[in-house]
Amino acid sequence: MEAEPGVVVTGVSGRMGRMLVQEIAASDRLRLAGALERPGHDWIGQDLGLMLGGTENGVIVGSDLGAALEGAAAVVDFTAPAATIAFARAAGAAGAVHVIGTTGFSDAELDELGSAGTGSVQIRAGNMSLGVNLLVQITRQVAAALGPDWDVEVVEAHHGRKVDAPSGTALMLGEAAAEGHGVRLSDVAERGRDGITGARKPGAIGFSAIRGGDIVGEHDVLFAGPGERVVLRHMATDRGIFARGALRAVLWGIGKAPGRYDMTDVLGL
Ligand SMILES: NC(=O)C1=CN([C@@H]2O[C@H](COP(=O)(O)OP(=O)(O)OC[C@H]3O[C@@H](n4cnc5c(N)ncnc54)[C@H](OP(=O)(O)O)[C@@H]3O)[C@@H](O)[C@H]2O)C=CC1
Ligand SMILES: O=C(O)C1=N[C@H](C(=O)O)C[C@H](O)C1
Repeated sequence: MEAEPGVVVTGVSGRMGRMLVQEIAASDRLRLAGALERPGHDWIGQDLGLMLGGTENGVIVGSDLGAALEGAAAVVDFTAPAATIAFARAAGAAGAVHVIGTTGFSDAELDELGSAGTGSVQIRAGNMSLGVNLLVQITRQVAAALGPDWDVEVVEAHHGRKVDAPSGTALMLGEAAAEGHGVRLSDVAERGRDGITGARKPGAIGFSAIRGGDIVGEHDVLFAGPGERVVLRHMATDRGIFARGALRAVLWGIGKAPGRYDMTDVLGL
């Protein structure tokens, strides 16, 4: 009988890294084939099971993705933009599936990420949950139906350790609203308002970010029209939704032609 496809998890000591290890352990379709941390990290060379506070599991934490992919079909990567670009090169060289949850890329970094990953099946989304990816489709439809006379504001809330704003999800929702309006988000986005901002520009798509405590991730898309408002909302209460979405992407990606994909492809939305 053939073994289940192997998956390497990057940033394994992080919030999502730990969650991915749990979800892979619970899966009967995938196995953990490697665990990575940044060079110099305390966990390098140690048994992952012990580092996570449990018993030995025989997976030794490393920092070399190329080596780890010799025994794996896929890498799931929730780290930071510079690290993800470096991992994309290794995934491309190995022809592996690279599932990317990392957010906070600049436009230039996104271009670099795409070319670095040539040869891999690169699946990237600022949010891997079914609910958010469905909300993206609904947001596009509602924006198109209401038109730009209804002001669009995306409001997001996350835990205090999050380092990027607006969140990747907020940007996905903003892009969807812009598509519904038939405009480019970069032409209409209003971010980081402070001081005497002047009146809201017609057709603008605004972003606000709340940071605090242990909020997993909450997103509202507010459509404010004359005399009424429509609010679309997603609330994440468990990071497992992101990890399970990422593993679904791994299973979908195995055997696909190299190229760039997102969760719309994976979920068939
Ligand atoms: N798409 C989605 O569905 C979701 C996306 N995210 C995104 O995933 C990313 C990670 O989130 P989260 O787990 O909460 O963050 P954490 O800070 O908890 O974890 C990030 C991990 O990546 C590691 N890391 C950073 N740089 C490198 C590197 N160069 N090489 C190897 N490892 C590295 C960090 O190590 P160190 O501590 O040493 O820096 C840490 O272990 C963020 O961009 C977040 O927005 C999060 C949830 C869902
Ligand atoms: O950093 C997080 O935690 C999250 N990041 C993603 C984002 O930037 O949207 C997804 C989720 O909201 C949690």
